[in-house]
Amino acid sequence: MITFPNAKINLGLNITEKRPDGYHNLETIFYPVPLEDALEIHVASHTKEKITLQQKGIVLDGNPYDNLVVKAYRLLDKEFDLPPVDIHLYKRIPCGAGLGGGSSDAASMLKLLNKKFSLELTDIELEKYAAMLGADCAFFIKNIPTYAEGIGNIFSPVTLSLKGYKIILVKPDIFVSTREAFSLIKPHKPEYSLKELAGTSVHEWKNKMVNDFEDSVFPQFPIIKEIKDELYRNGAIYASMSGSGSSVFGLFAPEAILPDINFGSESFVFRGSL
Ligand SMILES: C[C@@](CO)(OP(=O)(O)O)[C@H](O)COP(=O)(O)OP(=O)(O)OC[C@H]1O[C@@H](n2ccc(N)nc2=O)[C@H](O)[C@@H]1O
Ligand SMILES: Nc1ncnc2c1ncn2[C@@H]1O[C@H](COP(=O)(O)OP(=O)(O)O)[C@@H](O)[C@H]1O
Repeated sequence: MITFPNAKINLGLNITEKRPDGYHNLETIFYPVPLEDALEIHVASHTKEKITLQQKGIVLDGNPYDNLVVKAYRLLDKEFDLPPVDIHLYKRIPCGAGLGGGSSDAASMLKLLNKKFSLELTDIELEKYAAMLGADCAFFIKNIPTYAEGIGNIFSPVTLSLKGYKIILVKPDIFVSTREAFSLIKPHKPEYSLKELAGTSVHEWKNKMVNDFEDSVFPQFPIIKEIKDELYRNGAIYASMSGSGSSVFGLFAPEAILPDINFGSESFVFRGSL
């Protein structure tokens, strides 16, 4: 059984408050993007191991068995004593990019196991398991445009559709530490309500729908701001960094022919339609 976990972007990201536990309250809109990994599972018949993992594509640092797809399997295995599986994961979504690739893989693994082994878990139950694996992981269970608040884990739906809009997504060869990016931020109430902006045309968003991480990340890595400026210079209706970076996206009109911009050989570039 195979599935294709997709990335997300953040439309607006307001960091409103530092909490006594050191985390931050925020509000954002998660929006699915058709940049995909591939994740396949088979029942393993000739092995004593419960899991084997073969990972290709983008190379991930660290121990392969710390992969979030393995953590997702272990979480359900504890409850349901699952049959052993061979996992094949092909990574195309850049890591540490603010694109939620790891969380998406984990949520897809929960959904695959639910289907393959007829566990009969509802979306609400799957979301509870997903939330144990990462703050934005639960979003990928329903995988629809979602307004998130709290530490990024309290969801409500938004009636916002960018269907047909074109997107250029650029990930420069820069690693941004989410923890450090948070530590450099002074939380504040947003100037414009994100929920209200989400109900307006994309043409209204420039300079109003903001990602607060840009204030702390752009001075440290001016090249990320240059990418955003370049997207606007080339006709983007709206452009922003996603999450805590370092990827930046530009939204273009459905009828636009996407410009051929050279972001350098070190950058990952995705061009597509929403
Ligand atoms: C800010 C977002 C928005 O999408 O960034 P991206 O991951 O997409 O870039 C996410 O909420 C990121 O959530 P997540 O990626 O799960 O962050 P974690 O690894 O749990 O947290 C890394 C560190 O960031 C800080 N942190 C995280 C979330 C939060 N609401 N407040 C925080 O202060 C904490 O110091 C934490 O130790
Ligand atoms: N399946 C996975 N895909 C990507 N990263 C993973 C995965 N499993 C664990 N990780 C770890 O999670 C970290 C964050 O990855 P990712 O979710 O892609 O970040 P972000 O949400 O910032 O885009 C990576 O540095 C990596 O070590």
